[in-house]
Amino acid sequence: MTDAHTAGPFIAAIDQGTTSSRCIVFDRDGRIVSVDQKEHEQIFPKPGWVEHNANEIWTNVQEVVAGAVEKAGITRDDIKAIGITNQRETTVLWDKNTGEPVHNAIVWQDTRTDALCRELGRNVGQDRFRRETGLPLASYFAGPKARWLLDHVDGLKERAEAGDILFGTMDSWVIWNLTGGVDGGRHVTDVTNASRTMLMNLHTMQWDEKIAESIGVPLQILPEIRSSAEVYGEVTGGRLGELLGGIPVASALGDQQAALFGQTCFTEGETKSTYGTGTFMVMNTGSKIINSYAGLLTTVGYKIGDQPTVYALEGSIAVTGSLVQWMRDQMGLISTAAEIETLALSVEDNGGAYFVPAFSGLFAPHWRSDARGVIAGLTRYVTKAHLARAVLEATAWQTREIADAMVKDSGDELVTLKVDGGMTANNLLMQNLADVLDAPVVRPMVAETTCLGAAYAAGLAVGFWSSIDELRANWRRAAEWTPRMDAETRDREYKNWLKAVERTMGWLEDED
Ligand SMILES: Nc1ncnc2c1ncn2[C@@H]1O[C@H](COP(=O)(O)OP(=O)(O)O)[C@@H](O)[C@H]1O
Ligand SMILES: O=P(O)(O)OC[C@H](O)CO
Repeated sequence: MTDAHTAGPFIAAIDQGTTSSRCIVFDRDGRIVSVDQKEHEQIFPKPGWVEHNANEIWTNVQEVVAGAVEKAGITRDDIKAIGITNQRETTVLWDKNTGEPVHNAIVWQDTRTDALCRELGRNVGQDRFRRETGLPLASYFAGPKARWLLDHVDGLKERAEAGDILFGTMDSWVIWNLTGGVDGGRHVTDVTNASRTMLMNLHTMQWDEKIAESIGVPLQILPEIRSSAEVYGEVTGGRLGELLGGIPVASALGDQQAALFGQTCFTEGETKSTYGTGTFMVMNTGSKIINSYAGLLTTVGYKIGDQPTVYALEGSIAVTGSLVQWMRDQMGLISTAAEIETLALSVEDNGGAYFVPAFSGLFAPHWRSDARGVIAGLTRYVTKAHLARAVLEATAWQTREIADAMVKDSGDELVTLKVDGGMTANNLLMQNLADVLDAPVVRPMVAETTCLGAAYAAGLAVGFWSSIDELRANWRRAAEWTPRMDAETRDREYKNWLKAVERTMGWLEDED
């Protein structure tokens, strides 16, 4: 409920994430007024495949927006804009005449396009994709997922060619539905989401016709690329139309870019890392498009209205928090995620065990889809408590590998790492992170930086906030961890970690 400290008006932000959708209402100081959240089903049709039901997601989005508005005790007149942030790369195709998805959405973690990516590498070459889109050929990205759907859903290519099919990452799907759906919904995406499709040229910020043709995605199904902060349309029709009709839909950013913005990393060199299902470290590189030679992604950080584009370097780690979930749900070694800390603290160290969770291959900086998970260094001495340590250390070491790559690519030392996300509740992990990075790690008061970033961008678009300097003043430190590990231990442990990483590679062979 609102109180004297949170007088309106407000901005609402929708975070359509991998495991849940949530809506948060923020006040002018960037403080949280209310939150509503709902999980959706994770569909695993085959090993390596992950799908979501896009209709379920849209239903949940409507519910959480209504829920957050109700919990805040506010009405349409109190809300100046709605912003969107979303899990990136997850791909849905739908019929623009009926609004029905043609298939479940294919989720970013899904590896079904591995073979297609290898084929594209052989026929077109890796370098061309990297040069034009900033991305290595990997099953992670949206373009090849769209091609898979066009190849595997009966009659879809013909319907796409006839102009009946629309492509979207989850921002496009949510915005199209929010702004009217079949009755004139806006088919748009923003530059950050477009930069994850492998179809956008980073230099022109438009769809790259030749790349789209080589992947096999017709241009007519693609949304219009817009900035991350501008009014795309108004809430119209349906359940939300009654409740919030007329409110501008005024921002869209991929969730990791939204977190960069919410952490107010507005200066070149500032870096954040978000610890959720996966982990994503993003560094603001200003107006520079830095080609990565060390295994990072070159991507768009944000673009506010007609201001110049801000670029970024990103290190993406597929499995971090989901490894803790796996210990809980598949192994039954803990009953809550938080218990991993208690279990890990019951021993002094990892007992010699190193756990490399290459469940979806290895993302940055290796980009090896043939890798699979290993636990190395096992002896009879190792207990489940040592494994709990190894699980947490896996997140820290994977971050270290990316931090090293960022230093190589950007030439900038990591001064401080701003962190957020569910895993930052784990003190042992955060201390370990500061130790292995040999740099301070800081967490802000508002840990919901993803929604906050989307709210900030929407608020800037409608003049609710006047400038990014006003936003910077809202960032306040809640916790800080400083390095305590001696260099000899750090170097020895890192060497062991890298040895374990090597052992994951080449597990899958070409025909697998
Ligand atoms: N105390 C904890 N220690 C370690 N991992 C945790 C802890 N609490 C939550 N997690 C992990 O964090 C993830 C949830 O974080 P969240 O930021 O909500 O993720 P997402 O936005 O990706 O859904 C889960 O994978 C969970 O296993
Ligand atoms: O929804 P999250 O927080 O797991 O984020 C997923 C990323 O956007 C994938 O690139």
